[in-house]
Amino acid sequence: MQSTAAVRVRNLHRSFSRNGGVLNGLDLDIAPGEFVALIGRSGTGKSTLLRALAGLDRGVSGHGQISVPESVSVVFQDSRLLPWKRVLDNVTFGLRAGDAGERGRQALAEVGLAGRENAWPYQLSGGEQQRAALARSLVREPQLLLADEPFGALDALTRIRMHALLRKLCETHRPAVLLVTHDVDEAIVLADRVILLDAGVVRTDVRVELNRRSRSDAGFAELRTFLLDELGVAEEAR
Ligand SMILES: Nc1ncnc2c1ncn2[C@@H]1O[C@H](COP(=O)(O)OP(=O)(O)OP(=O)(O)O)[C@@H](O)[C@H]1O
Repeated sequence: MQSTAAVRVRNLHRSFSRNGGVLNGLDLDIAPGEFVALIGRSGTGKSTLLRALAGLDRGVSGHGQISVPESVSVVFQDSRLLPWKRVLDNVTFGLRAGDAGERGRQALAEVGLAGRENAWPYQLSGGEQQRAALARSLVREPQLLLADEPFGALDALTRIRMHALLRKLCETHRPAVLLVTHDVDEAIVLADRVILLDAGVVRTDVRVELNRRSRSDAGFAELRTFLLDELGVAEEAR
């Protein structure tokens, strides 16, 4: 039977040593256009899973089935812009289409960087660099966007702006998304589903069904408390 999921993972195992696995038989489906946030305590294998989906873990031992779309983009905590290329050239790097420049300009405009095409990466703020990284991903129209704490290094205000931007971009381009985050609020604000990794498997999988994604909303607070409990965060630490 043909799978209709954008991502389908079955019985995924990964380990870095003989002393136990990081991923221990993980199953996961992500539907086309679905936004999934991945949370979990430090060292539970979130980045390992993301790298496996990105095909960036060759040489790591393990087995299991992974099916992802043809077109996958990855965004990391640091922008990974090439310092010797101007912003537009970073965004279009590797694109062969004749209209790459035009598409790159359009993507930069979408992320609020119109006019900065000829800047060098060092001339951009941290938030602007992440915007450029998003433009570089989205110009490729990926069917799957993998994001590993893309806003982790940004200040709180910039992060809130980036949340709004990412939501808008996802509504326009509709990629399936897997976002690794430590921030439970970020997960609830952005995702259709939040999954929690523990001991190398998905322990919790909840759908975010809120009318308002506002921290002041009672449903938001309830889901936040539930997820923090699942993460084992003590009451006094909240
Ligand atoms: N290249 C590697 N070589 C050896 N061990 C590794 C390697 N990469 C990750 N690990 C180990 O695998 C485990 C899972 O790491 P991973 O980075 O996937 O966790 P994570 O959930 O993303 O953690 P964090 O939230 O702290 O970023 C950790 O115990 C880590 O030490």
